[in-house]
Amino acid sequence: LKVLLNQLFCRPFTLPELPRQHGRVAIVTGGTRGIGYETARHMARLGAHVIIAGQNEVEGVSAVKRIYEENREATVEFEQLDLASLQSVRQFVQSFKRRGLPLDILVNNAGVMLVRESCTKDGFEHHFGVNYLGHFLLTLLLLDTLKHSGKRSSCSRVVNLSSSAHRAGEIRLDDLQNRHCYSPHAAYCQSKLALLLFSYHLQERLDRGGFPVNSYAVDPWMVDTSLYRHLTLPARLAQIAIARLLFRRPSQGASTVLYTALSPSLEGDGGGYWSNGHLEMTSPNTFDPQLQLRLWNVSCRLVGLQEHHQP
Ligand SMILES: NC(=O)c1ccc[n+]([C@@H]2O[C@H](COP(=O)([O-])OP(=O)(O)OC[C@H]3O[C@@H](n4cnc5c(N)ncnc54)[C@H](O)[C@@H]3O)[C@@H](O)[C@H]2O)c1
Repeated sequence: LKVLLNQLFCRPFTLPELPRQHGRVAIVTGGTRGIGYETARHMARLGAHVIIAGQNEVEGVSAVKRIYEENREATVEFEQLDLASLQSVRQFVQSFKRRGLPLDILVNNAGVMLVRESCTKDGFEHHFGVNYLGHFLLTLLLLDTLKHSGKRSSCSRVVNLSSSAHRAGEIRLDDLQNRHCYSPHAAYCQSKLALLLFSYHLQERLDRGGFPVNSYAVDPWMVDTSLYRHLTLPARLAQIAIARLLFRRPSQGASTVLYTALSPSLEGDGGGYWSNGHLEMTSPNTFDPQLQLRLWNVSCRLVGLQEHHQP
């Protein structure tokens, strides 16, 4: 309740002016709409070369067109990526690497919430597969490029869109797919907790190896987007009614994402969970190194990577 009230009544964070991003390359998953679109749009406005990675080509092309119409100088493109398919993740990375581009910023933004019990193409529960596992594989496959680009300029950054919903999450390593007793709410919370554990553990590994990459987790606050479209009808109507008054706009939701991705003031300061422009505490289970490591190892096995995969 405290978190909810805070979310509803706290003043929105004002994004400080950010430096120009010429020569920097960013990938934003799910950048076709909502928070991801606003993130991509702002980055393109600052001069970054932005790749919107998404599953829906029509939406992607339209997003690129809108950004370009607003700013004819923008370098923005759409690339097909379906996080519900590990093969699609691998193909996306292969085609990105073939181009020999650097990668300075990876925003793991795409997500689904409260979808009915269903599986990804590889048979994983949908929230777990899309919100967490697809991004886990994507990040690890792109890590060498991120490391290389980090050496070339300032630290590269990975930004993972988690949520305050992680606080209600539980990682059941023996039932990650929620098969035992399915609840869309529990599945969403688990996926956001998993992403947070991943974000923390990745930073720890990067620090240990002395790699110039920072990994952040972000709660974008309660934002009025299509994420809520799978709510039950009464809940959806209530959400629409209060959203106008109390939810944030997608551009406001993108502000902490942009801050962690681009702010020079975070340069030497990797990691953490950021919300409304500030570093926030997370639930106690997120700091459990054993849980982080076990989840990492299980995830490696599920996506077909070596357990002690780099870094
Ligand atoms: N809106 C909120 O209140 C809120 C709160 C906390 C966290 N978040 C997180 O912020 C992120 C962005 O959410 P949003 O509110 O902008 O939602 P949104 O529904 O507007 O956007 C989600 C994006 O993810 C993409 N996506 C969904 N499934 C995909 C797949 N299989 N492959 C590739 N892309 C896929 C969609 O196409 C869309 O572009 C999500 O990770 C969400 O969990 C949102």
